Amino acid sequence: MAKVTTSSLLKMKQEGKKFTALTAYDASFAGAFDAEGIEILLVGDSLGMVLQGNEDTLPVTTDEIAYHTRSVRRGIKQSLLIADMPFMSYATPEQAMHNAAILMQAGANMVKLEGGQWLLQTVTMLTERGIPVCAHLGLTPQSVNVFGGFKIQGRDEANAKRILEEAKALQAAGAQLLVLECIPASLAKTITQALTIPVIGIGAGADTDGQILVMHDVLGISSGYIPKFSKNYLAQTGEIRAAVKAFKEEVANGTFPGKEHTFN
Ligand SMILES: Nc1nc(=O)c2c([nH]1)NC[C@@H]1CN(c3ccc(C(=O)N[C@@H](CCC(=O)O)C(=O)O)cc3)CN21
Ligand SMILES: CC(C)C(=O)C(=O)O
Ligand SMILES: [Mg+2]
Repeated sequence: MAKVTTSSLLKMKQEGKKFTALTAYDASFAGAFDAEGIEILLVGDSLGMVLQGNEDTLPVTTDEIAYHTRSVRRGIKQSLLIADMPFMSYATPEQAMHNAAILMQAGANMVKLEGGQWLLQTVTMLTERGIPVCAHLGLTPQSVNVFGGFKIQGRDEANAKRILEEAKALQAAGAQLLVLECIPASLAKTITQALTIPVIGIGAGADTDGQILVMHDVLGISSGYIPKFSKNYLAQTGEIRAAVKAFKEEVANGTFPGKEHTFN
């Protein structure tokens, strides 16, 4: 596999080839995922939950994401490396530019931000200054206290329409990738077809251009509850590299996510 770039992902979308993404937080797992051809590795703020044991992602800091980004970078040969911007690290465009620079200098190829309309100017400013942006809509976990829990988004007509319009506006503002989390499959399909940029789904059905899961869920070691949209691939394979290979294969051939992993 050659180096993964935003252009190679765009080409995969255009050719109808599904790509695979996983979270990674250290060099060893990143090296294994990269060697299995996982196109995108995300240093997710989910680390606040799966590494640190918090109940949500809000306690995570930019320095913590930067620390893990440096480690993951050392494990990568080809995968595209995205770093999550933590809660309140991009509340203003100025804060976003300052903190995104820290993550890019730690080795990220792109930063990911949660939000829609309010982020448009920030997305444009980052992109114009050389920082590629992945947008994130739907169940944006940093807003868990506004949502009143980790709840599916976009089930009613008004919110579905708003999410679609925000996706189009983020693309127009310069976003080069989009994550859709926990929305009905039909809405995710509509958005994926409406956009030219690649769309990555998690709990968003089978019709997005790529799929992402939290590595701990794929390897069956999440503390406590595994979300309905995730799948433990270690159970069926018994070996980490084989589990990652199986996840990539099932995404590529369209068998993951199945109906049991999908919201209507
Ligand atoms: N281990 C892990 N996996 C994840 O996918 C994940 C994290 N951690 N941490 C950050 C966010 C939080 N995420 C979550 C967490 C819980 C649900 C959840 O409980 N979902 C319910 C749906 C609730 C409803 O019906 O509205 C489910 O049944 O899956 C969803 C996303 C996704 N991300
Ligand atoms: C679940 C993915 C999309 C994420 O944002 C994270 O791991 O933090
Ligand atoms: Mg995140």
